[in-house]
Amino acid sequence: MGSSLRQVALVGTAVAVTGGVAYAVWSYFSAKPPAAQEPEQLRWLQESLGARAAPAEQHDKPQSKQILVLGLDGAGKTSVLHSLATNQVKRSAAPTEGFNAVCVNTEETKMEFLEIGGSESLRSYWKMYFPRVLVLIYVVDSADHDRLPVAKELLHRLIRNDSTLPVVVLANKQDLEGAYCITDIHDALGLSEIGDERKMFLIGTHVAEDGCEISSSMKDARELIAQLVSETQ
Ligand SMILES: Nc1nc2c(ncn2[C@@H]2O[C@H](COP(=O)(O)OP(=O)(O)OP(=O)(O)O)[C@@H](O)[C@H]2O)c(=O)[nH]1
Ligand SMILES: [Mg+2]
Repeated sequence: MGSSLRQVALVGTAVAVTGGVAYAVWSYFSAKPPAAQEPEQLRWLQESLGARAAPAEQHDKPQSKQILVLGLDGAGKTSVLHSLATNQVKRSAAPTEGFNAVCVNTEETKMEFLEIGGSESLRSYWKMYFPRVLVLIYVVDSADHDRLPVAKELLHRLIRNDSTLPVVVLANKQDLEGAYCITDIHDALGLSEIGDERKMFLIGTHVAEDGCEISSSMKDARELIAQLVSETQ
């Protein structure tokens, strides 16, 4: 495994646990592709994504921390976000036709996750929001062996021009029998080819049974993301 990769197990002690995680706000909605949004929704999206690019003095309120969630269609992005927000496994039943915004408040930080659907027609929008976020979460279906090369290509293309953006790769669907293990996912995505300058993590996740409490790896992922955004902003 490349030196740029830090397994979440090693991160356990470094991550400041946020104590009782409180979800004071959980907003979730699904919408049409950004180009088809009402002006009000588009404005919200642009403002909400503006923090990384805009100078701090332009904002009188503390900005929330934006996290972009990308990955191929069906990888499990929406399911992971639902589950992170509610602390309970909740699998998505429908593909995202535009974007989903999910806010998760912990005691220490307010995080805004923005998922853009992974279908081919939506991938052209990924790059549009990419430069303005603090952390990229990239979700892959660990059992979808055939499409891992495409997932790799898209990931490498996305981060090519930003050598410092932290990236958390979630190797999802680890519950499936044919799922590649973390080492195989690491190799299939060519993570060792990605520069050492950025913080890069690879975590195995699954969103298996509806209604159960989320797994410890999902909790680790949430703590790690909270830690990364607090370090980055
Ligand atoms: N077995 C298993 N199924 C999962 C897991 N995560 C998601 N799924 C299922 O995979 C399918 C796709 O999940 P979504 O969360 O909609 O995937 P997505 O990445 O948001 O897809 P798009 O919105 O189309 O880009 C759904 O049927 C989910 O129930 C998982 O960890 N294990
Ligand atoms: Mg989705």
